[in-house]
Amino acid sequence: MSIGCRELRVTVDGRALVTVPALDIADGETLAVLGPNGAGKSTLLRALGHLTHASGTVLLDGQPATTTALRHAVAAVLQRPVLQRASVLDNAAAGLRLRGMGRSEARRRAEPWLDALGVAHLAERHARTLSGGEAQRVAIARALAVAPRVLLLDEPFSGLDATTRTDLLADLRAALDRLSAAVLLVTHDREEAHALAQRTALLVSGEIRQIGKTDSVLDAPADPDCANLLGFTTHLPPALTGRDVLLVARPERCTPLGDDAPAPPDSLVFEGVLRRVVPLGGAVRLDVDTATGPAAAVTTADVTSTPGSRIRLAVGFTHLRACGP
Ligand SMILES: Nc1ncnc2c1ncn2[C@@H]1O[C@H](COP(=O)(O)OP(=O)(O)OP(=O)(O)O)[C@@H](O)[C@H]1O
Repeated sequence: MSIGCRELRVTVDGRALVTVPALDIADGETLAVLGPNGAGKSTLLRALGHLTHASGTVLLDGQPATTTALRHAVAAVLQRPVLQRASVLDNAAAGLRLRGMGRSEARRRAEPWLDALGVAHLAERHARTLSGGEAQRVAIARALAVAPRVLLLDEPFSGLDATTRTDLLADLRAALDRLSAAVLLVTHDREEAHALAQRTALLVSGEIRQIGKTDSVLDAPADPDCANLLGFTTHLPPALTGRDVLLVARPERCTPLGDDAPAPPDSLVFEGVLRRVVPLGGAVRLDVDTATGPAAAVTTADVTSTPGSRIRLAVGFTHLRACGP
């Protein structure tokens, strides 16, 4: 089943939190909505699920959806999962029970999803004794067990350690492949979008600024806000480069040049004043003030420059992206 919306708008006290003229997620497709804190990601997700008041229309398979139809079609995993005072298996079965299924059948159907999410061994544990990561897995199993036609995931991996997150991403990708659902994944993490979503939308200040295939969107920001969101935080405007368009680059692609070092071939060289050196563990980030604004470079090389001194940075042409106004 597909889900979409037209002229969706959430306002609070006359202030628009989210304005989306049109959005569609196809059956079997995962769309990531990537945005900074406060961009309106959760608000958009809740509006699509009729979990918050919005003007406009939510569509299921292209037709205006009633709240009842959405309740049947949609399962949601919200940022902080709430589990009942019951066993893990009963929690995983809770969505099916809500839809009227008997306890033993619901438990039988839910069990494979605990297995798929790697928590089958915890089935008889009391849910309130789980770690945060385990609880997230159970909440996802609970949502998947109802075989939802639409799945709304609101930062389901927040608060998990890196290894747990990587494992859960892989388990979830495999689990989603077993369902045919339209999936909306809200995240502020590019890796999650990359691992799970065929398409990605960038949400800034409540508006979708860019949408397309995940790989293309993540590598080609459409405007300076999108560039920052995607990690292209070094902005090189025409006044600095002499080019006719803003160029952006990831700090990891910018390298400091020694005093007398020649410019590397096929690269753009720019200079500024070193503001500070930020240790990153195994590397350092050099924050530099150019004539047109801040820039940064990340390097594992020894840095002899001190704050206040002039420094030259180079970035290969292949790592520069042209970016709209
Ligand atoms: N009920 C409300 N009343 C007033 N403002 C609200 C309400 N709900 C959300 N907001 C504001 O709307 C904006 C968007 O909130 P939302 O939770 O959708 O952002 P988000 O992109 O999910 O952020 P985060 O990544 O921090 O979770 C924020 O500025 C938030 O403070």
